[in-house]
Amino acid sequence: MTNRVYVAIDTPDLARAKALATRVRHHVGGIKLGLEFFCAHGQAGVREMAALDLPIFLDLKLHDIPNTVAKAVQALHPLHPAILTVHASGGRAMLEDAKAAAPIGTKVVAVTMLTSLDSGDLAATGVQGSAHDHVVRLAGLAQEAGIDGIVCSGAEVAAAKALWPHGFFVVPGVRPADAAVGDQKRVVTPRAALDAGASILVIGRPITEAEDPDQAARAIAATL
Ligand SMILES: O=c1ccn([C@@H]2O[C@H](COP(=O)(O)O)[C@@H](O)[C@H]2O)c(=O)[nH]1
Repeated sequence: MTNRVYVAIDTPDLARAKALATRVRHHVGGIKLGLEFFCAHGQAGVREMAALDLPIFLDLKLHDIPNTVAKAVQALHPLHPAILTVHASGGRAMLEDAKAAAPIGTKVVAVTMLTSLDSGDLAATGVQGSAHDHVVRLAGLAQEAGIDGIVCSGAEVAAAKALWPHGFFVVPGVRPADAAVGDQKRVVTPRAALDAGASILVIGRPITEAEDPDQAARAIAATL
């Protein structure tokens, strides 16, 4: 089976990004590039990372009116990312237009509720109820909009998959049992996330901030 770990390369330093990805490339299944990297290096930087010959997950979490998001997705066509994120709370029309604008072969997935949030944070934004219910509600919206899947924590993926058996489920907030949680609030172990139904795992700091990133990636792969 192919390796289902995408390593989150979160740095504005292109040389460090390339060095990290080169070190771990044989023990991960893809590279996830997010806002920190994209704001610093844009499409040229993504192309340099794509030269490492691993699938690229472009985690830009687009969130705007439908027309603006669709135009942004069109502007990303030359990169042909394997996976691209938008925010589910942008609404159904935005999700539909993002998918329609994406290149064939790019999976468009919607972030439901950031893994750095809990139900207390939800309440502070005026949303009552549990993280679980919020994620399941937004998973239904994403499914109806015809996109490919969602981003959620490992704690909700089983419920989302029950609702959407053929969805594509991206799970960040993944931590080996002994790893520092940092700013993540809804965390699960890599094994638990896969057992619950994750399609891919996103893992950053437990690999990139390890003394030996190569060994850390290998150790995680061994538990899967
Ligand atoms: O809900 C979400 C959506 C995206 N992310 C991204 O995943 C990685 C996680 O990095 P770690 O170092 O393993 O915490 C990071 O790039 C986030 O932007 C997320 O964590 N949660």
